[in-house]
Amino acid sequence: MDKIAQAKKMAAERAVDFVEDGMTIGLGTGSTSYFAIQRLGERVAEGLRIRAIGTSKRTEELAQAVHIPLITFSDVKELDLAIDGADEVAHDYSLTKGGGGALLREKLVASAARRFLVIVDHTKRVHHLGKFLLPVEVVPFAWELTHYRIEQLGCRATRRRQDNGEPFITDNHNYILDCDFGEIVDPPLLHNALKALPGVVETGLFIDMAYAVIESDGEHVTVEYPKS
Ligand SMILES: O=C(CO)[C@H](O)[C@H](O)COP(=O)(O)O
Repeated sequence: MDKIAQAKKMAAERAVDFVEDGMTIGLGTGSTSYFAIQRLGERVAEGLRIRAIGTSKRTEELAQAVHIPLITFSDVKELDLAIDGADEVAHDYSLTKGGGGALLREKLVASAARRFLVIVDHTKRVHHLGKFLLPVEVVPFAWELTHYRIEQLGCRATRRRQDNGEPFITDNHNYILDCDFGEIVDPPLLHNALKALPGVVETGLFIDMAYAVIESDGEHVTVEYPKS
């Protein structure tokens, strides 16, 4: 396992230490969350009783494969904990998410969690967000108009494609526009401007949501609590 994968695994496994018997858990999407799901599966095999909601179809499949019981928001309206990765973590703990295209479900799940644990390797830390293109989920109808209006806000936006060249379609049957705004110095301002556009479903900006940021460089793990 390379150093970055080791860092992701260490951060993910530290997050799973927060999980207690009887909890309801939001399960993130991506290569870091993968390690959390695997570790949770081990603990479930040892007798831990949890129920979980996945943030993507891929995550639901991974959870089912390791026998984590899945529920839906018809069963609960609040989760004890959500564990998820991020594409960037800024100095003010705002996040960019959606590299895996799951940002809408990820935001819904994180917003329902009493504590949202962000798990990252050290390469995800930045001063200001923006090196990673900002994913914005848009409805397919009139996406060209939404694309135009988003670019009018001052970015270059590209509709995400799959490896085979077809448009990437989210689990919610929408498109993703990857937006290059350069350095994002005021994430709430940008998020609000994007959300004001008809056709924008959600942005990959996660602001004031993290309860803890758990980071590893493959050797050490640190846990920071932004809200304390
Ligand atoms: O937001 C996400 C998926 O939509 C992921 O959490 C984010 O892309 C980080 O992924 P990884 O853990 O693979 O680096």
